[in-house]
Amino acid sequence: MKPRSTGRNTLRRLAVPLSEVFKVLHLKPSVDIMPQVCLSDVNPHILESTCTELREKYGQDKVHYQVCDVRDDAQVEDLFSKAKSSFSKLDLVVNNAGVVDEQDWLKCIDINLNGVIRGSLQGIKHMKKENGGSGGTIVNVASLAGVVPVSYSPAYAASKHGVVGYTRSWAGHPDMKTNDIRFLCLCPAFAKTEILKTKEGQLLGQKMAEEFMKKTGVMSVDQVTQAFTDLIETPDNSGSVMSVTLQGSKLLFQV
Ligand SMILES: NC(=O)C1=CN([C@@H]2O[C@H](COP(=O)(O)OP(=O)(O)OC[C@H]3O[C@@H](n4cnc5c(N)ncnc54)[C@H](O)[C@@H]3O)[C@@H](O)[C@H]2O)C=CC1
Ligand SMILES: CCCCC/C=C\C=C\C(=O)C/C=C\C/C=C\CCCC(=O)O
Repeated sequence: MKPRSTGRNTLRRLAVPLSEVFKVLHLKPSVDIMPQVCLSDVNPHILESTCTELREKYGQDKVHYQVCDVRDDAQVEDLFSKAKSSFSKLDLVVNNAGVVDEQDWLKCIDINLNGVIRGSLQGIKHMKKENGGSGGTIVNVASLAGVVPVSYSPAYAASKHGVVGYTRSWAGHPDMKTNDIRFLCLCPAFAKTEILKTKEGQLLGQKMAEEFMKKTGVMSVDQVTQAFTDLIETPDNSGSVMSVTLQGSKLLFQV
């Protein structure tokens, strides 16, 4: 079964109900299936409490987790090789970690852009046929800040522009077609999550940010999760970059 050509079947090979996986990623599913998942975050408390809850509900074997700092090559490599050996193959990788920090902008770039690159390269490696994989889907979470200028957080915007360009570039690579590896990118506007509690010192102008937010509005997580689900359920759409705003979802690029 080829994930990119079968639409909904893409999800059938995953192993815990996506509703639960997506809750953690602030995402929401439209199908009820039982994928096996490996969740990861740099924060062990968030990770452990979520996974304990999921394991009680779906069984120990369905939910794997591993603390990982996406800034660390060795940790990312180890995460993927453990996931691959537990599951035997990877069908879906979601590179979702992100922060806003204009003060420590190197950290911001290292998490938001380099972290996505590290996760994508590992995803490609393990999905490639020559390494025993059989293709799959890699979703990189960017932001609307990846396609419009954002004056209160230029480094964040640069990192997210990078994610959009990186994702589109891989999508057009002939090896991805040969290996049935699909690259997708999601660009949400403001959504009600912890990141909106970013401290004043990490922004270049709290007031400016508040004004942007007031003008643009804040979406529910459900709206973003629905867009995510639509994106991954659409067949043959590698290279798609989708924006999500209060007005709805829009396909910005198709490679
Ligand atoms: N909520 C929003 O308004 C929007 C969020 N996004 C993006 O969505 C993604 C998810 O963010 P949210 O759920 O909104 O915020 P969040 O703050 O709830 O989630 C971000 C997660 O990334 C983790 N993280 C931070 N540094 C890490 C590292 N070095 N290694 C591994 N994990 C790390 C955090 O512990 C946290 O759990 C981010 O990439 C963010 O930039 C994009 C557009 C809008
Ligand atoms: C007041 C505190 C704000 C903190 C902001 C923190 C995180 C934001 C993350 C985002 O990715 C926000 C997403 C989109 C913003 C980018 C552009 C909005 C402008 C839209 C427009 O041009 O109309």
